[in-house]
Amino acid sequence: MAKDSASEADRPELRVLRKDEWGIWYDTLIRAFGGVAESAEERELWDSLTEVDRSIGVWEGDACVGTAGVFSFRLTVPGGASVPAAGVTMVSVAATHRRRGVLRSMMRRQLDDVREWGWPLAVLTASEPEIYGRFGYGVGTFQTSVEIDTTRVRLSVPPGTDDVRLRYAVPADVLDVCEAVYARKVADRPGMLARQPGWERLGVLDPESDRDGASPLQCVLAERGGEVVGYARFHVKPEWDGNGPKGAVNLRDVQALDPVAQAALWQFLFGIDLTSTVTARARPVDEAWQYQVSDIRRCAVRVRDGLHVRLVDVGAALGARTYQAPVDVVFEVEDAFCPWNTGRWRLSGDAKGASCERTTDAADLSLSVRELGAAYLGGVSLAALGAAGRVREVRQGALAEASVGFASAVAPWLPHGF
Ligand SMILES: CC(=O)SCCNC(=O)CCNC(=O)[C@H](O)C(C)(C)COP(=O)(O)OP(=O)(O)OC[C@H]1O[C@@H](n2cnc3c(N)ncnc32)[C@H](O)[C@@H]1OP(=O)(O)O
Repeated sequence: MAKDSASEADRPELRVLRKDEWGIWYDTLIRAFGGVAESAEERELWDSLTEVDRSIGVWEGDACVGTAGVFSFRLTVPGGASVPAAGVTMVSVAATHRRRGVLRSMMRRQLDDVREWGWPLAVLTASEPEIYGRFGYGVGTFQTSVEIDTTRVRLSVPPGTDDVRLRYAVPADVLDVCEAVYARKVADRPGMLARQPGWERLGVLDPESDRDGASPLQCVLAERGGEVVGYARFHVKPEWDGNGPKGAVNLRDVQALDPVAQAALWQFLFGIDLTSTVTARARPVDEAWQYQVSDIRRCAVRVRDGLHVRLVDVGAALGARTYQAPVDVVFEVEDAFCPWNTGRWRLSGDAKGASCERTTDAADLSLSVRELGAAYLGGVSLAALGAAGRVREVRQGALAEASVGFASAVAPWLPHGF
């Protein structure tokens, strides 16, 4: 990381962040992302959410030249367990110090720390997907963005949808009931994050500077039998041309406890008067509305990477999830950045539980920790990685066996950025 010509005193120093340094540290991060100031509300939120004891900075004298943070998350894995995971965040290096190994030094420190804390996983969302594979992260979830032409696309909803009552509410006033709905959904889908107090505010953060002409955040609750069974948060962006109205509904979040409530909320979003488009970003790839529409092509679905997953402790991570069909395979794992994972591991498990221990038995499959990260949440098939030359089958049949076992019936999905 240090420049060859630098004296000892000039060498950048990597250390744990202090609370009183947060402002300089955060300004370094913002500048690395272009330097456009955030709203006071957003800055205050990230200040309160930053876990300084788990964050690191690289300093040259008083100047901060590198930043990286960790949130202490719990991540749902296949089978529904909630597993400690380091949410790697706020990574930046000053442009004056780029490509000298500052990021590499921070990744080294972080993954050593995460191992010491005893957490089996690290996860992140990447500004650019190319950055993190070299540190053992694989793309474990995908997500869709959509732009639905609601003048042409009709939604067929299941029976009972009309029994769901919808009502507007002020988003901040119903934060607790919405959060309760979210909390009941967390175990249902791999990739979901159990939210700690404070994180619910992210869902209603609504700086005017981010609205781009759209309304303040709106919220509609779905109720049945007096109980809140779902909610949608969205903005409406009015627009008119010579032919009349062509506004857009920009969906921020929708959660519901059952498919009927979910359909009722989507039906509502499709039908708001004076609008002709519904846009949404970062939705699950298997979300039900896609199978209820009359014309999927006019929904302009695009897929991109979501959560990048790194197994910090291969044995603990693979043993923490379940497998939808029985698996008994020996993995030969290569992990150049975290060599404590390198070697052979026997995974034995089924839908009830699993164990993954070191072994001297012959390998069935050979792969790098990055592929294990990609396949871990059940959204990327080991067989597909095999077809791409990223997994080598040593024992015939082992790839199919492991692929079926690893798959998740529900696509993994990260509910929000961090
Ligand atoms: C989880 C998050 O927070 S994602 C946010 C990441 N931050 C940003 O995108 C902000 C703008 N960019 C930056 O701050 C910096 O350019 C960083 C953090 C991406 C990279 O920092 P640097 O200190 O320049 O990286 P470093 O010199 O340690 O490079 C390590 C390796 O990654 C590679 N690398 C670094 N950045 C990139 C990139 N953007 N794309 C592709 N490869 C990259 C380097 O070439 C090097 O490769 P090598 O191992 O083959 O030698």
